[in-house]
Amino acid sequence: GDHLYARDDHVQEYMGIREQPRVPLRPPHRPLIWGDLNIIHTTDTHGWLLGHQKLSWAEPYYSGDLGDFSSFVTHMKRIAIEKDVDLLLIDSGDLHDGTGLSDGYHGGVDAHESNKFVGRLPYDLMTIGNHELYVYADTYDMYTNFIPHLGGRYLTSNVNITIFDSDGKSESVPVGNRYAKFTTRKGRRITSLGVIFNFTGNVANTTVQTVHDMVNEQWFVEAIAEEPDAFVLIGHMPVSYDSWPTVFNAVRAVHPLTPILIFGGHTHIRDCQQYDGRSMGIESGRYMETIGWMSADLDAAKGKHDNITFTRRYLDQNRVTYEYHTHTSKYAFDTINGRSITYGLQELAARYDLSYLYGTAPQDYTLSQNPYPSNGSLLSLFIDHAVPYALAINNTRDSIPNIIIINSWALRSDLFKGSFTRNDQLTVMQYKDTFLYIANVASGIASQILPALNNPPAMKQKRDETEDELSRKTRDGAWLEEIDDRPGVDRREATSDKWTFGYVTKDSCPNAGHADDTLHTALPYYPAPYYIGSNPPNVTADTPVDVVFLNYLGEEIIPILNRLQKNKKYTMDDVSLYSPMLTSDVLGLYAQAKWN
Ligand SMILES: Nc1ccn([C@@H]2O[C@H](COP(=O)(O)O)[C@@H](O)[C@H]2O)c(=O)n1
Repeated sequence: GDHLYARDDHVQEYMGIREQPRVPLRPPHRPLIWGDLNIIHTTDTHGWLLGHQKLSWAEPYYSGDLGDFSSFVTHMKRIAIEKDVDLLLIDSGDLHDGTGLSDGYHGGVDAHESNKFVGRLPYDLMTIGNHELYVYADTYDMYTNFIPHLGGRYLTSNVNITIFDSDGKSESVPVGNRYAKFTTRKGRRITSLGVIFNFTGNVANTTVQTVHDMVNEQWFVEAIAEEPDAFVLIGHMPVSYDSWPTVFNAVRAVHPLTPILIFGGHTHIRDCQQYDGRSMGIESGRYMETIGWMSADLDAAKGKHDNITFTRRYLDQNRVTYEYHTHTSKYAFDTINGRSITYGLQELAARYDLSYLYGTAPQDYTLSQNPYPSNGSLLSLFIDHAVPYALAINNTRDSIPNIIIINSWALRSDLFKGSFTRNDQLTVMQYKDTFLYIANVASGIASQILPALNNPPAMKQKRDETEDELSRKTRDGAWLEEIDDRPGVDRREATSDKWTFGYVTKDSCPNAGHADDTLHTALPYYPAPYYIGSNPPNVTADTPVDVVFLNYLGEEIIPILNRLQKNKKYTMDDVSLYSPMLTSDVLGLYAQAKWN
């Protein structure tokens, strides 16, 4: 029902259509290679449905929006029909926690409204992410309002929700479907699963089964018993250094030659793994920056033992990319459904008052393009300036010296020079976490907590993180440093061609370094510690101070405090609310006071 239409300039002006992109962008450097089974993949979109609207590089390369993406998918489906091949659309979870569109609601449920727009895309398969599992109301909303529209193709092979009937009787049921078997337009029989990594931070009344236990379930054994033409396995699980081999090996043990295509997520990176010559797994970045592409020549490999020819590509999410690959002009690109999604999202942004201005940021503050600590570091701005300012407001404990500790991953995206709006506040820090404290800790002990938290053996005790996730945190830094093969210092200043900045990916599949669709110069990258803290107060070692920390860190602080001193056995009873302020409010308060 999605009709294409051409526009002329007059119509464009009349309809108030925005001119996108607002700055010239490099186009892709070569056409996509199609196979007989092709997949467009999104993951970890985190509510970035209006795309990236800032002009600091490399943001314009991600300036497409969900409406543009919808138009792209419609054109690609048409091209697939013309080529007489299959094209599937897949998402690997984490739809929200990331922008005002998904998290700027007034008293509603996170992502309830934004997901209605996602639901207008013709997804063939979707799965659940950890962000759909932090708050029961969010999971329940997915279960009741979103998943039913997917017609059995929203897969949660190892995730259950507990639901209650009107008598309060409870039942634990899969959030979506455990698996799906379907036939493509070209008659290919597909078996699919939807798997999340061994996540342990899920809210009460949801359960995540370990991947190892899942593959030993009777339903799993039965689901994979019959041989399809291909297994299309999706999951909110990284394709490297995680549990995909557990699933892969379980399938391979039964079907030594059946093609296996894997679509992962969670680590926010562009990545690829081949588990053997007849399989490939990709991960397609984050925040509507990257659209993943995989193609496979299945017919040529049918009934043979040869390796399958796969291709993969990481597309920058913008209209230049979309028009290039669909051979359309900016006048013929938009579809009615695409335009209507864009307008609907803009209307939602207006309804949520997302352009409400807190102040004007004097410069860019980045998470990893500047070292921490430094003047350009968002982590420094937040922990050294914004949090101490915001926590001091109307706080009776303000006169007592304190040490504030947060997890740096609570900050989610860079803060750019110029207007700092309600939407910017929520893109940088959308979690509604609270600040807790433990009183009367000797300063000499309190100042040892942060180094102890950042020390790897202590990190292993983290309550709701698996070893897998911990190792990825360390690895992510190493991985990004590895791809960042140019000298880090002042790279942004050193080149006048800032418009070339963007992702430079070296993944682990054949022709590593050739999977980015648009050629870029890598952005500078500096790793930061997982935990960061405010500057310790200038007091003697025995001065009592408040240890202030995010509720997300919860019980992690207690065992460390008990290891560092033996005078008192701390428990959660020693923890109190430090301020009614939420983390998502900090930067707005700071900007209002300092950037006007
Ligand atoms: N209430 C919360 C929830 C999560 N976090 C942080 O986010 C990280 C998970 O995000 P991914 O996109 O990597 O899935 C988690 O490790 C926490 O650092 C938080 O701060 N508050």
